[in-house]
Amino acid sequence: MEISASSPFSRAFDHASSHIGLRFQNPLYRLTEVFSGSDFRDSLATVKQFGRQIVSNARRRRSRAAFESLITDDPIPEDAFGGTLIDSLIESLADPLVVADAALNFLSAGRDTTAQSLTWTLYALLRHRTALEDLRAEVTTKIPDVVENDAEAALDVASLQPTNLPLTLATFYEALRLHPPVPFEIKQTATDKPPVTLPDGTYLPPGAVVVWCIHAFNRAREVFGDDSHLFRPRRWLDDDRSRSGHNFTPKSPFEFPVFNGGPRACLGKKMAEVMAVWVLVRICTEWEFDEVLADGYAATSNGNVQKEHVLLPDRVSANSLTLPMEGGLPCRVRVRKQSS
Ligand code: HEM
Repeated sequence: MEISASSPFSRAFDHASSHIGLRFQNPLYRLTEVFSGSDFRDSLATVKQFGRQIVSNARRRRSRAAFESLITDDPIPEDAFGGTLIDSLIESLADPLVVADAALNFLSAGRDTTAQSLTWTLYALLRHRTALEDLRAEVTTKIPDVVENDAEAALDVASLQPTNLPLTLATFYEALRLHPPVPFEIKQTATDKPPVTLPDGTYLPPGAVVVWCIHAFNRAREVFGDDSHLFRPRRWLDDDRSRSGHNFTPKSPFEFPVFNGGPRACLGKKMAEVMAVWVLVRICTEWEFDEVLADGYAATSNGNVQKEHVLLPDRVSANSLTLPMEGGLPCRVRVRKQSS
């Protein structure tokens, strides 16, 4: 099923996420929502209905394939019953409502997180032109084909692997560090299991709620040094001086928990990395972007945005469960000349 930004599902999903985000600022939300929560309840109903629609479409497709095979006596085509995530969910979960919830879980886990992280990456590149040129230089060296400016050209998938483009991956990680799509995490200890003691000796009784702020973790000077507030993709490479031959050096998920760690770590981490690298390679080599700036501000050649020496404030996130950029990232886009 296609989902556009203006579809009823997208609008309901965005509204519900924003509303749940606001609950963290309203300890009386259970009470206030009795009177003011009807829009939220409508949004939830739309989202759940979309989940049921995904499942019923998939089940209809599978039944049609089985029926056609029965009346034509042809074997069921190999791809009719499998290959997609929704097929696997249908095969492994009996209850269609649970399948719908699982499908929505995947959709919500992977949709906004990836899109928002790409918005922040592009924003960082627009404000740090040197990092953008570095990224383009890596792509030009590693995948000369992409520079032919032929959007239809089939690219060698192996050359697009994040391991082949360490600086591009590092650029994505640096944006994830400064703008983690899941900015804080909440976990609760089980009430039917023994109490938990954290490695530092903190005792957590059954039912205790722990909240930690990934946004703050990622700016810790103890981990990332005194320049932890700066956008510097090369901090993720093992050789800061060399422009070639460097490797991407990941951090332990417990030091950099952007994708969470342990048994409930993100299942889509690799997929997000691959998608991000592919998108960055394509858009940064084919297009030139300029941020649409407030009146009177202008971008300098190094990407700084200023008005009579006053820097434009950083863009901020909107209220939500994840980290959307408030107002999106309005840009002017033009095809990039290959000589540039
Ligand atoms: C930059 C992109 C992404 C980030 C930063 C991210 C981050 C996270 C985080 C922090 C969690 C743990 C949430 C929690 O336990 O409270 C998580 C869980 C999860 N993510 Fe991602 N995610 C990303 C992309 C994706 C994609 C593309 C998919 C798949 C399509 C995906 C699927 C999942 C699933 C299924 C879980 C639940 C795992 C479980 O509970 O066992 N994620 N993700």
